[in-house]
Parts: sequence; C-alpha cells; structure tokens
Amino acid sequence: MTDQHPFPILLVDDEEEILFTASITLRAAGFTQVMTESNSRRVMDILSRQEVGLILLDLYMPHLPGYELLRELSANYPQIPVIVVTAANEVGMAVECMKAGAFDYFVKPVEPQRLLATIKRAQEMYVLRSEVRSLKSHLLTDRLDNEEAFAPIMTCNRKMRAIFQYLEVVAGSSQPLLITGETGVGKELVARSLHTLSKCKGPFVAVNIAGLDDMVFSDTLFGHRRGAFTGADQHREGLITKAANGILFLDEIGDLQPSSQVKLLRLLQEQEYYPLGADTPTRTNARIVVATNRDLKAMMAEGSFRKDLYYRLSAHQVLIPPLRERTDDIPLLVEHFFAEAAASLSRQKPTVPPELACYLATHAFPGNIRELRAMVFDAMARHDKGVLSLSSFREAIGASRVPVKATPLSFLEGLRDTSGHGGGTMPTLKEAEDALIAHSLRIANGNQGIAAAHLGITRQALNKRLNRKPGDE
Ligand SMILES: Nc1ncnc2c1ncn2[C@@H]1O[C@H](COP(=O)(O)OP(=O)(O)OP(=O)(O)O)[C@@H](O)[C@H]1O
Repeated sequence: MTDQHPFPILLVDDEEEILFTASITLRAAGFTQVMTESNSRRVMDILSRQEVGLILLDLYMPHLPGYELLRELSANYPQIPVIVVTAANEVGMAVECMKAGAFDYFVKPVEPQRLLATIKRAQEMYVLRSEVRSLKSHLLTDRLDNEEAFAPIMTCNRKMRAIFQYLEVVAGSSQPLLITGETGVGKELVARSLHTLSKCKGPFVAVNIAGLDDMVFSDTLFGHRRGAFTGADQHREGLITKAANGILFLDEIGDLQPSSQVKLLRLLQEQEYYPLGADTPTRTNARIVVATNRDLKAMMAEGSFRKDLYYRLSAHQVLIPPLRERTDDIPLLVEHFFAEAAASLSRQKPTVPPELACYLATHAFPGNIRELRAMVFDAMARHDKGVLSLSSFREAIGASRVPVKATPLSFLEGLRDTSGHGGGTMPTLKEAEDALIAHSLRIANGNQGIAAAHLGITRQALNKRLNRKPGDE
C-alpha cells in the first residue's frame, strides 16, 4: 500500500559501482525511493532541496571526508539517521562516528541482510517520529482532515474523536493496527474507516479467524498450489493475495492457534509467505489490521499468546470504549438506528419519547452498539403508530438485566444492617419497596418515567406509590 511516510534513502559513496549495487539491493528489498550521490560536497545541497529519510555514508571519500560530513549532518539535520560504512580495522573511527551522532556503522564488506535489518529499524524510528509530530499537531488543533471517512460511525463522544485523530495519523503507515474493545463496539467499522482514510488502491478483505484450525488458517490466508494436499485439485488464492495494496482485517485475533501465530509472525516480519505446496515465498504489501475483545496482555502473561507477535501487531493500537462509557452517543445512535430500521421495513420513523435515551443510559449494554441496534430494530418491528412505547426496550433490558450503576440488590445492603428486626436481617416488604423505588429514581436521575420503566410499572402507578401517606396500604 502507499506509505504516507515516504522513506527516501540517499547513498553517498565515491565509487559508482558500489552505489549501483547498493541501490539495486535496496530496491529489491522494497525501498522504492533510492538516490545516489558520488560527490560528498553536494549532499548538503540535496538536503536543502528535498526530504531524505536515511543517509548511507561511506567514510573514505575525496573532497569532503565522510566524518566531516557526518558532523555537519548531525548539526544541521539531527533528525536524519546516518549509517556509516567504514573499512576493516577502523573500528576506532566507527566509535568516533557513533559519538558524533551516527545511527549505526558497518565494516566493509557489508553483509546485505544485516544492513537491511538496520535500515528497517531506522525506517521504523523515522516513521514513529513523523507520526508523533503529526499527532501533536492534530491533538493541539482538535481537527479531523477527513470527516467523511468516519461517516458510518455515529458518535459525538470526545474519546471517539481522539481515536479518529489518531487513526488519521497512522492511516498512511504500513505497520499493523490492533483494535481492541468489547464485543459490538464497532471495531470492524473502525477498521473500514482506516481503509477509507488510507486511500490505498487495494480492497478491504475481512476474515473472522475464530475457530479456524492451523491448516484451514494457512489455506484461507496463504492459499495453496494445485496438488499441495489430497483434494487440492485447483490452485487457490489466499486472502492475503486478494488484499494486495489494501488491508487484510483479521477479526478475533485472540483466538489464533499457537501454530498459526508463528505463521502470522513470519508474515509480519518478512512481508512474505508460502502458499501451501509452494517452494518459493511470495511477497505481500497488504497491511494487517487485527481486532479482538480478549485481553491479549493477560493471554501473553499466561502464555497463550506470543509476546513477539503481540508487539508486532500492536505497533499502532486503539481501544474502543464500551457504550456505557459514552452514553452521550445514545441519542444519536437511537435516531440513526430508527431511521435505518424504518427504511429497511419501509415504515415511518416513530416519534421517540425523550426519556428513552436516559432510560437506555442506565443499562450496561454488554453487547454494546450491536445490542442497542437489535433493540431498536425489535422496537420498530413491534411498533404500530404514534409515540413509541418504552415497553419493548423494558422487556429486552429486563431479559438481560445488568444495571450500569449498581450490582443487583446492593441497595438493600444498608437496610439489612439497620432494619432492627431482632428476628433477622431481612427488611420488611414495605421497606424493600421504598428502597427499590428510591434506588430506581436514583439511577434514573430523578426521572419518574425511567424509574417506572425500570420497576416494570407505569409512571402513574409509581406516582401513586410516591404519594402514599404513612399508613396507606
Ligand atoms: N458508532 C456506530 N455507529 C453506527 N453503527 C455502529 C457504530 N458502532 C457499531 N455499529 C454497528 O454495530 C454493529 C457491530 O459493529 P462491529 O461489527 O463493527 O463491532 P465489533 O466490535 O467488530 O464486534 P465483534 O467484537 O463482535 O466482532 C454493526 O452493525 C455496526 O454497523
């Protein structure tokens, strides 16, 4: 995929042949922007004209020796990593270069694989620095450059907006993104927005890997050659191939089997994979985005999720807050889902009672936005005409009752201690009822309609109970 942080590399060496071989090696490894310069005196001029992400510098050159140039670079362009290359038996000079600010040094003859690994490390650092710069400017201004990309995500919540800002910053990176959050919070929607933001040419390919054994996982992701195993009578393209230049979204990554974890790690480290039955690896430029509602850190601690894989996957990460922590989104979501439900049922959108959002805000929503959406669709299906009744929400919530602000019956605890009934700690029925009503009013912030809905009675019945005089039955 296109990288928002281009990484132009400048090779400086007086030997044209070395420049030629080195640039071929770097291009073959996927670095597309490689410049060469055989005259060290021109380097500062190049830097004044264009952005450079890394300099590979030979120390022994006529005119301006590499060490002198390195000092000038460190003084004027400290953000550009410089890797120096020196002749054998010059380790003392290499140490001087490190002191002068070199990122690393190599002794000739340079071993290409080690050099590439160091260049990748420098690239990661360079990209991270660019992202930090960009994130700082985003957060200071509270701006979003591409609101449109988030259009499918209904929210007015501050935390969600900060997540969007972060996504804008990391959208152009080729590093993986880990999205965590409870079930139904919108992790897949967020992954899709990242795809829109990244403006990559390739598709968004999603796969749920829960329950895939290692063989099915490998076959699904990497595909197979004809004859790779009994029954493989056709060549099959893996999803990673389909996601070329785009995003491969792996949902439920916490369910990945240990043997598949090794394969995914290899893919991330090498950006290549072996289709089943193939002898040569295939390169990929698909970005990997993963999601889970499981606690990967806890899984790492107990040894069921590889640490190296976790750290690779979490190069960038977001935690989507549950709905109960962004109740300010409820009115917007309710409106949105009623409009959606009305359109899909070809019916008129009902008038939504104003207390509905407050009532819903008292529910914990373990299934988050998916649960809210199902409730709204159900209410819409049952609704006849006029103002919508709270009853279908009450039934749905009653079935999975998990109040957000209290554990069940905790409000009776105090009564038990103070009831003063010698025979035991049990409150009377009247005391329990009064406590229950007071509790419902408390979690409904004093709204009698909502409190009544919690209690499963009408607002009039609650009102009657509240106006009861002492001695009334
Ligand atoms: N902010 C939102 N605005 C509108 N719809 C949303 C929002 N968040 C989630 N949804 C909807 O809720 C449902 C669940 O979303 P999604 O599948 O993205 O959640 P998830 O976190 O990936 O769930 P799971 O963990 O079960 O895979 C989808 O129908 C999605 O369109």
